[in-house]
Amino acid sequence: MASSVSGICSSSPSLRPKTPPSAAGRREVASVSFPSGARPPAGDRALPLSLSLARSVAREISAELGRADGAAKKEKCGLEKDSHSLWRRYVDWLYQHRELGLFLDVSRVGFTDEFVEEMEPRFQAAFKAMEELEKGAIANPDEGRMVGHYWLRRSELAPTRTLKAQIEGALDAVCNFAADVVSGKIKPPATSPVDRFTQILSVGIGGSALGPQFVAEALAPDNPPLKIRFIDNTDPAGIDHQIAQLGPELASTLVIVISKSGGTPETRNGLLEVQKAFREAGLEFAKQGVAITQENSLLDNTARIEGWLARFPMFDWVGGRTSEMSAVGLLPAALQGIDIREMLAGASLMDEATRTKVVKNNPAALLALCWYWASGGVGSKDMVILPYKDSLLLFSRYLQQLVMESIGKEFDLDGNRVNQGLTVYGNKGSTDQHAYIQQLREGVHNFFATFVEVLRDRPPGHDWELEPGVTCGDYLFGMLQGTRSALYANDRESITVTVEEVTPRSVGALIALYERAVGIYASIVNINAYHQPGVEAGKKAAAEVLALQKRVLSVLNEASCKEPVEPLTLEEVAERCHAPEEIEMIYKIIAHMAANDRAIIAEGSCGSPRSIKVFLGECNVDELYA
Ligand SMILES: O=P(O)(O)OC[C@H]1O[C@H](O)[C@H](O)[C@@H](O)[C@@H]1O
Repeated sequence: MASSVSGICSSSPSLRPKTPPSAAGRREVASVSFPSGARPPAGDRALPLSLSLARSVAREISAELGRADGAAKKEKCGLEKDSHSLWRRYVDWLYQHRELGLFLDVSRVGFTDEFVEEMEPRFQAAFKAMEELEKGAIANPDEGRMVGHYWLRRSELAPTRTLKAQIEGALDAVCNFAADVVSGKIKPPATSPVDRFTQILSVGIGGSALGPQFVAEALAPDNPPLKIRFIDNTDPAGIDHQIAQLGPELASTLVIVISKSGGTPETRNGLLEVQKAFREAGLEFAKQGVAITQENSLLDNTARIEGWLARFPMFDWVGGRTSEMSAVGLLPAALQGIDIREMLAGASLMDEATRTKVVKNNPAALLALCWYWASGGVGSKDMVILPYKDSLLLFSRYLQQLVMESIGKEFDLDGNRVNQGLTVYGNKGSTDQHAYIQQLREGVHNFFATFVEVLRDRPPGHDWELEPGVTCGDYLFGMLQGTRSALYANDRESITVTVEEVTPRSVGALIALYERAVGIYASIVNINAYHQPGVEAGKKAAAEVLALQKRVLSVLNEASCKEPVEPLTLEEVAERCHAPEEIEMIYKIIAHMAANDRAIIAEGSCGSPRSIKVFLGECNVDELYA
């Protein structure tokens, strides 16, 4: 009999009896082999070799399974499960900001005391770096910039009187302009059928859209003085849809064009498309246009030269993803009747709380501690954001940019390639329980959850019991708590942020909490949270595609102006563009043009790229000699 067994619990075939006991119950000899020299235990020697062998293997398997089970239990026991211990942990680590009515529960994240101790020096260094940042240090070394979004809610922190004056001036200008528009003092031109602005069309992308979108969804009243909608992409159909929905109200729409750089292609395209719609409607865009951008940017100069209704400054020391407390977020919010000074107050109170240098008393540091513990400081687990409140639906989209554009970096501050990151996704509960919580509960364990709990279900006096003693809000509360428990029972860690209700103050505080947490976490993992080099690469590549398209059009135009027209193959187009290596991109360009009736596939089909012969529907003679 072969004398080797590969491993007592392996699934190797040598362990599986090739001839199971026969129906008559006669025990066949299991084809099991032992390591050379191994013998069945003496006590079994009297038994037929087959039975003793089987018993010995069974004992080994059982011992191994016991070991495995123990390990599994340890894994499960890796997180505290005893309810009394958990209660102690909950109480011991619960953070409360009394004035804000905000709580932070990190008890369902399993960091150890040793870990906290081990991280202390890094936190103290992070606190020091943050202190310098607020004093005006060049905290964005890659772009040589200060990082001043905290000064926006407490101008006296600004490092110079000039900056302080600029911040206060911009805020006053926003408040005054918004008040004049809402009151009707600033009116749309006579072309408007109504004598006040009724709509806001915000044109911007990234940090020039996500903050305003999150705040509008969270705080806009049911009947705002002006209702906001967004063009935040260069999708023609999306732009058409927004303009179509405005209809005749385009005449009483305030168009706010937001772009810190003033040159983002998507935003510029949105502006040009909207201006075209104004022309076609016989409206004068300048009388309804507002620009929010850096001074002397392309957008600022355009707005100034064309005499737009108003212009508001963006500062180079405020990043797009941290600009919600600047004119970018404050002007749209104020025009919707949202109390922006309360937003600033909430953010300022949270800023004060997150300056504390004791990790346990600093909610932003606690978040960073949890993120580091859960993701190993390398983004090994995703951050699932689960607000159990419809109005906070866009919080995760807002955090996606704030967290991932800050943390997702190739190099650290010492030039080491680290490919850092922290992935954020989520929508809202309990809705998401009917979408992907199944995977969170039982599937791949590659995340930690952040629940956002709002205690106030409805304004006072509006509650209603849909069954004796139970309201809709009780269900929402139960779903949150139930999901948190169910995830934890299966060793899925979670953080819970609790606010009393969704107000300008609590939203301001949440924004400030996460801005600071990202800054502290970035320090701890030694990266620059305030630049975004990777975005430029995408912009550059897009520009190259458009440049190639221009060459393709020129080549096709020349061929299409011949008598008779000369349809070209992809190879011929690529050759005449002097870009044979770009043949695939040329094929995609032509397919896109053909789908939009701008090129004609004379022969073949897009499914067989090599069969295509293409020309332009019209010959542009002028272009020929351009
Ligand atoms: O405000 P803009 O200059 O138009 O920039 C809009 C967005 O562009 C890029 O995507 C940047 O990475 C973002 O941080 C920025 O918010």
